[in-house]
Amino acid sequence: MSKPVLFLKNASIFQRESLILSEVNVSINKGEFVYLIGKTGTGKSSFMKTLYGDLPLQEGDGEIVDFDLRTLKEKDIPFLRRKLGVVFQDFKLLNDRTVNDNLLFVLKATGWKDKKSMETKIDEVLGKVGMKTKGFKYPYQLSGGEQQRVAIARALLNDPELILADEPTGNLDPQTSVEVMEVLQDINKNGNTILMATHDYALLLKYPSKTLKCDENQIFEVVQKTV
Ligand SMILES: Nc1ncnc2c1ncn2[C@@H]1O[C@H](COP(=O)(O)OP(=O)(O)OP(=O)(O)O)[C@@H](O)[C@H]1O
Repeated sequence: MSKPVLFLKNASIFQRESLILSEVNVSINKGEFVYLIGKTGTGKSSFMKTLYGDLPLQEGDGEIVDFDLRTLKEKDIPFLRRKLGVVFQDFKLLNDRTVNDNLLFVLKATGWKDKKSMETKIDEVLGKVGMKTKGFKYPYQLSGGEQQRVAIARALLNDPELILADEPTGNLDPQTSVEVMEVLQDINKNGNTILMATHDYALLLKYPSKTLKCDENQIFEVVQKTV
């Protein structure tokens, strides 16, 4: 079997000097869709931040898309982020420019130069999230669900090996959450690996998948019946 996209072995995660998670042993393989659940304050965001290089891994071993989290340097982070797609609860789109320009901004910042290939890529990712006709709009002209679709499109720009979604439906109503989830499911069926932190148990029941739970400073896999 091929190497996991992500693994942590006997890892501990700290916020300053407080221990948030210990003995973390997690492995995610290519093509999986994995949920991360747990009560508020149990460390889901801290875990995600460790994975995208926002919190240093101080103890144990960890590797994500071929980057060693223990030896990760500040200068490596932009390169790590290019191999990851990160989606946040609050979308984090730039409001002073259109959807197309939001995507163009990321492409240029990650080294793309050719205008035609950038346009083709933007068209492709907007197509994947059903937003092809909305490229000329400003983020504030879109609904929350549409903004999240654009944020997912943005995460797809550099063909990420892993998508990290931290509460991607947290700001959305139940119907819109299902629509955004359908987009994530489609992307997963097309081969993308996804780790999604969520509070939304309705989504877990509707789209069952491997589930990790944060509780009492640990992360463990749960079977759906007991979540
Ligand atoms: N920047 C920080 N500095 C110090 N402690 C922090 C910081 N961020 C979070 N914490 C603490 O770390 C613990 C875990 O927080 P975290 O945000 O990872 O939890 P969470 O499971 O993502 O919660 P939520 O579901 O509310 O987003 C909490 O006790 C929190 O107070």
